[in-house]
Amino acid sequence: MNTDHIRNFCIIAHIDHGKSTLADRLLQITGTISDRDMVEQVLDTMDLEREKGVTIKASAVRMSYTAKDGGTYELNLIDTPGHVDFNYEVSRALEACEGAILVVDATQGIEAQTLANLYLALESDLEIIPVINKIDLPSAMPDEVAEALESLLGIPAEDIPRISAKEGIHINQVLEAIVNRVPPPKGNENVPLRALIFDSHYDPYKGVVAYIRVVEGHLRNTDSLRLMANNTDVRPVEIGYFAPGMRPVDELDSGDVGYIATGLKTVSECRVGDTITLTASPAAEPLPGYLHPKPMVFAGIYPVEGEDYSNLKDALEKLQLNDASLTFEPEKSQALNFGFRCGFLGLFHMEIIQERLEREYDLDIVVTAPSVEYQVILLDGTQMVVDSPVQLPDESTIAEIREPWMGLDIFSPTEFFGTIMDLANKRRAEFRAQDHPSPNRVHLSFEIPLSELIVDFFDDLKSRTRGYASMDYHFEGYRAGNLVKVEVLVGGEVVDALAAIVHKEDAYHKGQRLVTKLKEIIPRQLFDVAVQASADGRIISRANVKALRKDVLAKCYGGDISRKKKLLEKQKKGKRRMKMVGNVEIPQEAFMAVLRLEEE
Ligand SMILES: Nc1nc2c(ncn2[C@@H]2O[C@H](COP(=O)(O)OP(=O)(O)OP(=O)(O)O)[C@@H](O)[C@H]2O)c(=O)[nH]1
Repeated sequence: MNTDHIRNFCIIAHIDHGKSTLADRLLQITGTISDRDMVEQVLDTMDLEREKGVTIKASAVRMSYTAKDGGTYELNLIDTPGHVDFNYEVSRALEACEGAILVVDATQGIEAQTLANLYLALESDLEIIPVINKIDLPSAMPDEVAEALESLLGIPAEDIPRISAKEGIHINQVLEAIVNRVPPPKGNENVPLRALIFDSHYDPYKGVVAYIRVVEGHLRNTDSLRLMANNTDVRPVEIGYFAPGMRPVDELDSGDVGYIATGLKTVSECRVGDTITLTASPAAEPLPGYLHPKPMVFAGIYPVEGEDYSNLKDALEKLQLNDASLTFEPEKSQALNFGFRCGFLGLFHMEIIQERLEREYDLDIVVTAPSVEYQVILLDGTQMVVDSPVQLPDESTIAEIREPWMGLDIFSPTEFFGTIMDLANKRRAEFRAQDHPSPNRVHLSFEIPLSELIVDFFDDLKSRTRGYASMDYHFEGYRAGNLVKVEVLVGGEVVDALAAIVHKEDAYHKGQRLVTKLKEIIPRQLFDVAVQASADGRIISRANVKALRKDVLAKCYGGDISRKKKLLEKQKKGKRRMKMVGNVEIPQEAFMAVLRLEEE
């Protein structure tokens, strides 16, 4: 089949530079969706995405466009997730394309993810079409941005379209550039099928719908298909393409972008990056680049009300249907009872899951402080992997603890150089290099332990730079570190949910903070209660919750009778959720308060 009229492309951009708005405009101008049906940001289907204004899931839409040369072209727009945690999914979506539109906001210029996404696109050998967006804004600096793009890409500044996706200005220049500069797909029709899965979603009626690019060969809706990663055979319920709704077809050919409704029950059986071939005449080798993305950040998620445990489990299972990278297993904490240890691709992924549990599933949850995965080498040579401080074995048996380190890129106006360096120093980051992508802008590279990144690093960066800095990070490797476990003891008993693995230099400070907070929160008992923090087998901080005196009680309960009743009732309710730590009664809320304070 002739593929000369097909163009497969994606849009890449830094967050908020206008990727979704441009996608909408392309769909509208090509008549793929009527003006009447035009809802803002069609490609972002999840409510949460719409609200947060970020794209989490990639999708693919086919458009028909009649170009100036008179030809009618089939344009397949593949949307890519907009955040660093989903870089692997981005890379697979890019593999399905021959070209990428690189959108840059005319008021912001090149940002961290502009470059990160550009490098990914170049790795996939894509034709890059830079576009300067938001020229309607008074603060737009299109000339400056065009120059920066010219020196970055070697494309003459005057050839770079200057558009407003919002106002619909110069969108035709983008469509013409796609037709003229993105090469049509190449691929051999007469070899065994190899189709790349670049995204998927769960459909209650059709099972998992895999978004695919037919790289070579072809498939019919009657073919039995094989998923090569784990050798599963499926008979598709349906095959087709999105326009933007599902349009079933009988056949998909080499170069086509479309979907296969597999009937499978979970997306983990049908993973992004896997290759689909024919059961009857399978390809010898899968397509290169398949990876099983691993969670990098871990945290306990507990229901506030014990009876919500099974609801939480159901909700996590439902979320997992659509999210193969979310992991969870039951966990019991002495302070928080029954919950789940969950694994996420990154902090942002964790935030999304937390928000969806709270909003879509209406659950009250408490999330423990996030942790990374440590490699622990024992004195006897055994290696173990630890993703929760509780699992860390006795200090005296440990030879070495290794932690994940990341490469970190920060883009910012130069005036914030000092405060960024200061933040980096505080977080154990090691400076690597700096350059100036344009006048008044600085690009700083660091290496930094992931554990330092996951506690409010981005928030701190944003507030220090008044929101002007952007950042991007990627995993580099494990390194041995001078790490210790800090534990908190109440009345001599260890409180598991409050343990943390920290750098030795930070242990004292961290221990003291925990002790101070707990002291404020633990109600007075009939006896003195010692609150202590320990590291390396030594007590590093200590405070006393003084015993209650009788007259204090009397004062507290004197006065208004209805208020007294209320208090007693509240106490009764609270009592049900009291935890005994040693012989000390602590309301569960106290732990939650400490954990929440930790997040602040
Ligand atoms: N003035 C102006 N605003 C625009 C233009 N294009 C997009 N915007 C606005 O910029 C904001 C971000 O646009 P989006 O299209 O959601 O950005 P995005 O790149 O898709 O963002 P993510 O989905 O988070 O990656 C929205 O408020 C848009 O309305 C434009 O050409 N002019």
